[in-house]
Amino acid sequence: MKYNRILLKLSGESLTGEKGYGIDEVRLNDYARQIKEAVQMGVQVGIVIGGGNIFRGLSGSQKGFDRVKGDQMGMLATVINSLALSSALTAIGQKNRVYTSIRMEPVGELYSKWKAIESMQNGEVAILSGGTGNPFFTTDTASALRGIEIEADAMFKGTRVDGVYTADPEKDPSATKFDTISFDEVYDRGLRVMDLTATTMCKQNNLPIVVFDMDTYGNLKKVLSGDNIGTLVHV
Ligand SMILES: Nc1ncnc2c1ncn2[C@@H]1O[C@H](COP(=O)(O)OP(=O)(O)OP(=O)(O)O)[C@@H](O)[C@H]1O
Ligand SMILES: O=c1ccn([C@@H]2O[C@H](COP(=O)(O)O)[C@@H](O)[C@H]2O)c(=O)[nH]1
Repeated sequence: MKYNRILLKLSGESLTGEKGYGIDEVRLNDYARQIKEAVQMGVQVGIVIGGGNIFRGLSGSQKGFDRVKGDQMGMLATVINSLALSSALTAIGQKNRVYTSIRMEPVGELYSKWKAIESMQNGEVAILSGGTGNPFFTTDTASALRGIEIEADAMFKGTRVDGVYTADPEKDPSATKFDTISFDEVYDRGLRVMDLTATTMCKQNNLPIVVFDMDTYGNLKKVLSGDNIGTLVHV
């Protein structure tokens, strides 16, 4: 097995599923089942989930919200999504624990690298909520940070596109997909599948990224089994 421990980044926006807003229980349960399968394969799983289905500070500030308060709302949105995922995992018998970047017991335990690693070693999924705890960041950057901290073998960016393309595939239908691409080429081509802060942290700390479509059931297992269905971003 190539991966002993992964940091799985889940898209908040994808959680809306067919609904267009909030949390679609079908999508949530799909994610939970895929994550349970990964643990059953012997992989230690840490998870960061976005909040874009509920609130983003940047969009809020364009509507007149204070940016810092808006970002705090966004970070709380990731806690809501994390609790939903925790509930779905528990319902199918998958042990898990929610950690928060900001103290808010009994909602979750205050995050520490050591507690999160211990959880994963005990077969629990560690759900790392609340982003970095700081405004002006994204959950992609939180994933890079936590992935490096927990010494993950890779960051798995499970999103709604099936890899990194020569251009945004949702805007340019002629874009073509990379099987692998180096961090330097991502910069040189100006590709924005993740924000630059997150990309730079991964590059500097030698954390490879696998971008894949998490919204198709079974894909997480396929990527972990070595199937070439996404894009590997490497140093
Ligand atoms: N070169 C590219 N290759 C692939 N996707 C790209 C590229 N450029 C832009 N994108 C866009 O990036 C998006 C995925 O990243 P993004 O972090 O914005 O969303 P997300 O994974 O849904 O996360 P969240 O909702 O948590 O913020 C895709 O939906 C795609 O449209
Ligand atoms: O470290 C962080 C992480 C997130 N935020 C805020 O939360 C929202 C939701 O996260 P997405 O990555 O966009 O899904 C984000 O837009 C920020 O407003 C943050 O401030 N700090």
